[in-house]
This record gives sequence, structure tokens and C-alpha cells, in this order.
Amino acid sequence: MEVDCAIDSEYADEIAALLAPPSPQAVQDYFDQLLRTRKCCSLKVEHRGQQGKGVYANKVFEEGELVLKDQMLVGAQHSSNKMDCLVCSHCFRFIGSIELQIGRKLYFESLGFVATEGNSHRNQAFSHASGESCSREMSEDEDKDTGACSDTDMKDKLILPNDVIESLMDGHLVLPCSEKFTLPSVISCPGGCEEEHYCSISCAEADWETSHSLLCMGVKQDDSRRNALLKFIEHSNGTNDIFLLAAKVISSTILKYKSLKLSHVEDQKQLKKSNGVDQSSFSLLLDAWKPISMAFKRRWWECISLPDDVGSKNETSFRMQIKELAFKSLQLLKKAIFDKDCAPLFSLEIYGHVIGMFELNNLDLVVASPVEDYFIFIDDLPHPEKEEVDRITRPFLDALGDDYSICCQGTAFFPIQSCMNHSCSPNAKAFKRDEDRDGQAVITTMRLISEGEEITISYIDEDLPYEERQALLADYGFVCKCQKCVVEEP
Ligand SMILES: C[S@@+](CC[C@H](N)C(=O)[O-])C[C@H]1O[C@@H](n2cnc3c(N)ncnc32)[C@H](O)[C@@H]1O
Repeated sequence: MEVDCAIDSEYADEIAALLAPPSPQAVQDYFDQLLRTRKCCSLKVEHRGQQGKGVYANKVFEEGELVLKDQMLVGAQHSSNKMDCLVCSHCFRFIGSIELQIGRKLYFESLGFVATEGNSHRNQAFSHASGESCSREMSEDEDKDTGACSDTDMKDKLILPNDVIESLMDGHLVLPCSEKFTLPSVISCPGGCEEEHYCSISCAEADWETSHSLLCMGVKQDDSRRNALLKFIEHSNGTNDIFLLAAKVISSTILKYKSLKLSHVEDQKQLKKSNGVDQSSFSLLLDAWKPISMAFKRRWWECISLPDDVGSKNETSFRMQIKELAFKSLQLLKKAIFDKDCAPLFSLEIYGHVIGMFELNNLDLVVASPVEDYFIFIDDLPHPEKEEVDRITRPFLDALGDDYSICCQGTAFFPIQSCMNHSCSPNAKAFKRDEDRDGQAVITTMRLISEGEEITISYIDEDLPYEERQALLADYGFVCKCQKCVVEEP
């Protein structure tokens, strides 16, 4: 397949303007404002030294202190994880009920869908700092005592009758103690699609307004767009679900542009001017694109790491294949949501940079499962209550097997966390506490951090030997010169 994207040549100047690095002052103003809005006054994002932007402490942080809870700019649950966990498509909180979570998962399994194990991420390289392990391990005592994990190695799970599974899902079967783990009710997509669900009207509206109204496949969408979207989504699911995230960026920029344009037209009307709109259309698009313009990015096919099974002599053809894959995906997305005013967004150059931005910045999206909490709670009940409850819940645990603890997994771009540079002896880490039950990134200190010090995280396993660390960091395009590397350099 030939990669010839007409939009790239037709809109070369606009694309260059969209991809131009913002001035240090523009960066400073944007992040000062963002940190103020997020009430993160103890942090500062600055462009210092040769590592580009970095995050700096504005106060002393004690060891173990929360540094940042960062709301994602764009994120998605992995497609394969959607059958395991029902979560809000906007904030990624678990929704429904313990019974619905269990029933839904068993229902999909009964249809032949195999549960995901651990990280369902097709491309591990999309995230650079893993969240905490999804499942908290039970202690040896708990294991021996109750057998709660004794089926860990069992290949065959208990098969429950369909009517039992259905009654879990429709609310007729209520499990003991599940009232202690109430979850928000499921709110349907305003466009009537079956794919997205929410924890509240406000999440449903926010998602609709920011990106979903263009990407929804519900009954309210016109047929031709729905069919085109279906082809785009099928291609993404069959190749790489990172394209779904890229579609959210394009869609949210178009919608933001439209809303800016609407306000601009209103302003013009008030000023009784009639012809100012076209002239400023591109500046409105630049404005809508601003949050993305702030992120560090390179072309996807240039920064993606070579898989282990691709030798260096096949590198060029591998990178060309990745470019072709992106082009194919872009063509499918263009058929579905093209907007002439925003044409430069449909260039391969922009699409490649957006996916490259995920490659270099994204963090795993991880939300612990309340179903795991539920079974741990039952395991911890005192005798004889535990035996009574366990008699009822045991078949469900045996039907779920190891998968009772699968968490919500996905990938997301966080605007402030993504400004954090790497160190092999970091002073902070992505770490979700028990109370962090949504998709926000949570960064906690690992030691005391003084005022003015840079806050760093590790993009890789920092306990690896020097050579392995450097090899992994080469995929991010830099040689680490942190103190640990300087000391360990042979
Ligand atoms: C997630 S971004 C971090 C923020 C970035 N400095 C910026 O300007 O947006 C990752 C990129 O920052 C740079 N970077 C991060 N840590 C670094 C380090 N220890 N040494 C050199 N460059 C680093 C690399 O270019 C890397 O690909």
C-alpha cells in the first residue's frame, strides 16, 4: 500500500503551525493556569535545562505524601477489558453492582469470550510507568484458611446455570453483604449506544460534549457515519486499540473548535460584524488544539520501539508497516468524522504525532476492582458468619476463578504527569491508594523532596541493570544521565 496523504501536502503550512513547539512563555502560561484550576499550587511546570519541561516542587514534600492527582485529557479502557469490568466511560469508576459485575463477566464467558489475564494491553510500549499491581495478593494464611485462592491453578472453572447468571445481572439475585459495596447506577449513553456507560448524568454529558457525540454508534447517529465508525472501530480492535484514543483526540479537537466558533460567531453578531469568522477559523483550530500542542511528541512510526522479533535489518520495513497501518486507520476515521474546517487534523503527520504522543507519555490506566474487595471482605468475616456467607458466595468465586480480581485496565494521557521527567532513582511514583477508585493518575513521593527540587518518576523498572535500563530508555529517545546512571556507567 502506498502512503500518500493528500491532506499532508495541501495543508502543509497549517500542519507545521499545529506541530510547532509552543514558546516557553506559552507553555508557562498554559501550565500555570492548569495548575491553578486544578488547585495544585505546590507544583510548577517549567522548561529548565536540556530535558524540556519538568515538574518542580513549590514546597517541601514529606516521604509518602500525595504530590498530584491528575485528571486525564484523554483515556480509554482496553477493548478486551470491557467484558471483565463495567466502568464509567468518562471517569472509569466501577458502576452497577457487585452482582452485575460478576454476572456480566460470567455471561460473556458463557458466550465464549475469554477473560483477560493481567494487562490486556496489546502494545506494552504505550505506557511507561505502570500503575500498581491490580490484584492485592492474599496472605498465605488467608489462602490456607479459606481456600479463597486455592483454585488459582484450576483450569476448569465452575459453570453456573444461565438463569443464575441472568438473575445476577437483572438484580433478582442479591449476594450477602454486597450492600457494603454499593456502586453508582448505570447511566446509558445519551446517543443510545451500547458501548459506553456512565456513573452519572454529568459524566455522560461531559463525555458526549468532549468527544463521544462524534464517535457514538447509537441510534441517534446517521446511518452512513455509523457504518463508517463501525469499520474504523473493527479495524482498531483488530490491530491496535490506541487508534480509538487517537480518534478521541481528533473528535474532541473538532468539537472544541465548533464550540469556539459558535461563541466567536455570537461575539461577531453582537459587534454587528459579519465577515470575521473565516479569517480566524484557523486560529480557533489552534486554540482548540492547544492542550495537545503542549505535549511532547514525535511521529509514531519513528518512536515506536522495535519488537524483540524484528531485527535491525528489518527496521525500515517494520517502520513503514506501522506508518501504513496508521494511514489505513486514518482513512477509516476520515470517512466517519471528516470536518472540512478541521481538515489538517486528518493529515497523517498529525495522526502519527498524536499516536507518538501516547507512545512517549501515556500511563497505564488502572482502577482496582470492588469485586476483589468484596471477596476479600467475605474472607475476613468472623466465624461463623464467614462460613454461612461463604456457602452462598463460594460457587460464584469458583465460577470466576483467578479472574475474580481483574481490575479496569486501559491507557491514558495525563497533562501534568506527562511533564514529569525520568530518573533511575526517582523521588516519586505512580501509586494508587485504596481510596483512589477512578481513572486519575496518582503520584506519591518516595522520599522527602525539597522546595525547588524536580519531581521525577521512573518510566521503566529502575532496579534493572544499567545496560538494560539504557536500552529501554533509548525507546524514549534519550540517554539517562541521572546520578545512578553516572555512578553505574561502565
Ligand atoms: C513524558 S515526557 C517528559 C516531559 C518532557 N520533558 C517534555 O518536555 O514534555 C518524556 C520525554 O522527556 C525527555 N526526558 C525525560 N526524562 C529525561 C531524562 N532523564 N533525560 C533526558 N531526557 C528526558 C525525553 O525526551 C522523553 O522522551
